[in-house]
Amino acid sequence: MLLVVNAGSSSIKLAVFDAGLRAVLAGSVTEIGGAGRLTVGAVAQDCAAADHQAALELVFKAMAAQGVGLVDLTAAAHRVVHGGEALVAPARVTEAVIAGIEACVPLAPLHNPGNLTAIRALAALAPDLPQYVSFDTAFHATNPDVAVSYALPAKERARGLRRYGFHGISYGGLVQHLQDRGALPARLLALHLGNGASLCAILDGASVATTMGYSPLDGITMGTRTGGIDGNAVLRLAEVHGIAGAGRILNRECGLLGLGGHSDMRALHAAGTPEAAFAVDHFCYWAVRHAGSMIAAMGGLDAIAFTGGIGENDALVRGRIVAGLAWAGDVPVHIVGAEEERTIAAQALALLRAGL
Ligand SMILES: Nc1ncnc2c1ncn2[C@@H]1O[C@H](COP(=O)(O)OP(=O)(O)O)[C@@H](O)[C@H]1O
Ligand SMILES: CC(=O)OP(=O)(O)O
Ligand SMILES: [Mg+2]
Repeated sequence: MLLVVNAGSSSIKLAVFDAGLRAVLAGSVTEIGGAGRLTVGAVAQDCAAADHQAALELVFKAMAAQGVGLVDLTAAAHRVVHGGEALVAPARVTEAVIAGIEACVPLAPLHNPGNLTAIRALAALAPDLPQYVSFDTAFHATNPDVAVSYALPAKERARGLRRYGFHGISYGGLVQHLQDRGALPARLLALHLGNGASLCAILDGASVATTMGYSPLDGITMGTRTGGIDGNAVLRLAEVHGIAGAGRILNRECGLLGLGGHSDMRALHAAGTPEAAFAVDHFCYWAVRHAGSMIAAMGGLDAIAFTGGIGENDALVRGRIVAGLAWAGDVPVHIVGAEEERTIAAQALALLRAGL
């Protein structure tokens, strides 16, 4: 059996698959460091997990009680958000891979630290278990140079300052899903709308443009992230609040939360205030504006696919975005479950079977 770990900044999601990629058991701990909630299979309870290691230990104990122990696992695989320029394919975890993920911490401050903690915690709990990683950046390695380059002098670009793009594990799974059903068109606009949100132009199954950039901050309005903002406005924030303060504001206090008082789309719909309505308007408006850019990058549009918590569940938001794209023609609209865990499991199994 294979364990998949998707560690976020404050939560950790686990899924166990058998060798045929059938889901065996799933679990999660939310609000690590606070009033946590542990869910494993059908059992849910409050829990106190001070950090990711404690959270993992709690999940493993609960999983063992439901018949899946650490000793039953043949491997573990992790979602890693930022792989930078060097890590563009799924890989077995080695010291060098860990160092590569560590080097990308400043580029994905909300995500990479949690990913690393989970890898290290699992190595401490099960030292002999082979571990694999899949990168959210990898799917966008096919973007052309013009799309990924910031117009900076060569010396500054040499620091790795370029667009990378994220949610690639989700987009890769979505492409596979449509391909398996004979429904993958030449020019697909994909929208991953969750807490983090991005759009991707997928031409013949490969990413040619995406809205996130150097970090998962750019692009459309998100739960707590600004989305696109002028660099000079960032400098002004840094002047007023210092660099760490500006980073905290841009990543954690903006977006739907900053505009509407809630980071969660369901809470915004329920709030019924003018501010909440404006936050939803902002989200939909910028999704449509950026969709236009994605459609231009692939020279037209043959189908739209929605995924992520909002993309899968929120018919109102989907309807507004589709209506805003009526000018691009009447195209099929797909709703696809974000199967990040299954995609990661498939990638790790392929490496395992190849003896890597
Ligand atoms: N039934 C629903 N209707 C509207 N929004 C929903 C629904 N279910 C989940 N969401 C929204 O999805 C977002 C979380 O998406 P998700 O993909 O789970 O996030 P994460 O990026 O943390 O994995 C939240 O804004 C939440 O309100
Ligand atoms: C990359 C990213 O934004 O991930 P998430 O949507 O899980 O926050
Ligand atoms: Mg997500």
